Amino acid sequence: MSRNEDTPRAAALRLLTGVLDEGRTVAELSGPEGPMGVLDPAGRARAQRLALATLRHLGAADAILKPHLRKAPPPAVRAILRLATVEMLQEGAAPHGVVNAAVTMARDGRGTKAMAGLVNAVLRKVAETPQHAWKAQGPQRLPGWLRGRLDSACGRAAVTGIEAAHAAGAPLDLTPKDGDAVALAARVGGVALPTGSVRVTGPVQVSALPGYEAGDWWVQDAAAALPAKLLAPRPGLRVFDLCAAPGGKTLQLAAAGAEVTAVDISEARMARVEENLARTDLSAELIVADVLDWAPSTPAEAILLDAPCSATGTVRRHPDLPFAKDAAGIKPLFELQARLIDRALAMLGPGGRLVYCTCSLLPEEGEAQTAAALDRHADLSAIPAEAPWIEPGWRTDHGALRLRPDFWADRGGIDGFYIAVLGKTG
Ligand SMILES: C[S@@+](CC[C@H](N)C(=O)[O-])C[C@H]1O[C@@H](n2cnc3c(N)ncnc32)[C@H](O)[C@@H]1O
Repeated sequence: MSRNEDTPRAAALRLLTGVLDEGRTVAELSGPEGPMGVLDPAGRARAQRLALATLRHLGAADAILKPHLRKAPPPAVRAILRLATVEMLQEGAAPHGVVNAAVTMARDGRGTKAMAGLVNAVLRKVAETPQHAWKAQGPQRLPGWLRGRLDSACGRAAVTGIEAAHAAGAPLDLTPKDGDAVALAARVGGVALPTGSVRVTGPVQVSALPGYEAGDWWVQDAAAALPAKLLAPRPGLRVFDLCAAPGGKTLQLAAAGAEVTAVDISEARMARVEENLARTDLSAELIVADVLDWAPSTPAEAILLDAPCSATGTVRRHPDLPFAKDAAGIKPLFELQARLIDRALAMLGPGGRLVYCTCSLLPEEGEAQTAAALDRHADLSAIPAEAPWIEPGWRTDHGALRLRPDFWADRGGIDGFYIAVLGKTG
């Protein structure tokens, strides 16, 4: 019998407080020493799902809890109440078990013991909430630091659409190794998207899908698959994949037959590129290095730079990000992105192409980076992105693409991304 603090619910609670009180991401909290370290894979999946659902519906949970609380409870108690509210009203868990577990967590918790009675009383009332009242709660609002920025970048209507897309979550997208999305869709029971990805909806165990063991596909959001496509890799093309881990784009480039050198600063993350290449039986040269210091012996014909960024385009999958990050934390990335672009251009041969991308919604990490790079480098030009699947609303200045989570709403959305194709003359 596991101890109470070893249950998925207790782990979910610690994930929640880790994000909200300590500003850490779920990914940062997912190591062996983290709250989920003692759980089996199914328990980890459950803990993570519950914590992420709570973050996705935090505002709704607070609105439901408010009338039942005379004053704001201490953060540790509030976390227990929020988690249980979402588990009952969003996840549809049986109230009896949820309330009992929440009361036990309160009794066992440091500083929450005296409030176990309040937790019990409040959650019993929350359990009576009709589904229509829960459903009537609007989507989770982005925190002010991000909402304000997006308001100025794309307007209030777009922000509302983005928040609705965040609340809806994200489907599972796969990239077929052989490029045959129609065949893969039939095999896994998914839908072939116009961009060449395959979308699978509903709960699914990734490793149980046909073709996983054989490495016939890999998980990659439909937007994240576009930069490598726009690089137009071909057999023998000498490509540097800079900031490559965990390697979704490396796999695409290698599958197209390009001669890929993948560089990433993180040894641990590069180990995942190695695993992914092994599973898919693809090859690339892997180099663990800081791109700012790495000096290749010969220049590349094409470079893909997927720069570290705020990842604000991936909130559908990572609802913890807006809570764990803030404006001050991401600002240093803007300068790093500019330096990485300059460094990439120094490694690019004459006539070569640089695809610069970020999974960010912020213009500072996308449109503004391209504009500034064009100003800094007289030998750089913008090449309008060309592909039959590009929709007119995706295009931005310089022929680059701006993807937002509220796009493709009828298809299940798409991650936010910025992708620019740049050419070096000379
Ligand atoms: C957005 S992720 C890349 C995702 C990857 N391209 C893919 O498709 O799977 C950014 C990566 O940049 C790496 N990184 C950050 N700073 C770096 C630097 N100075 N040099 C090399 N890699 C860096 C991080 O370790 C991280 O793996």
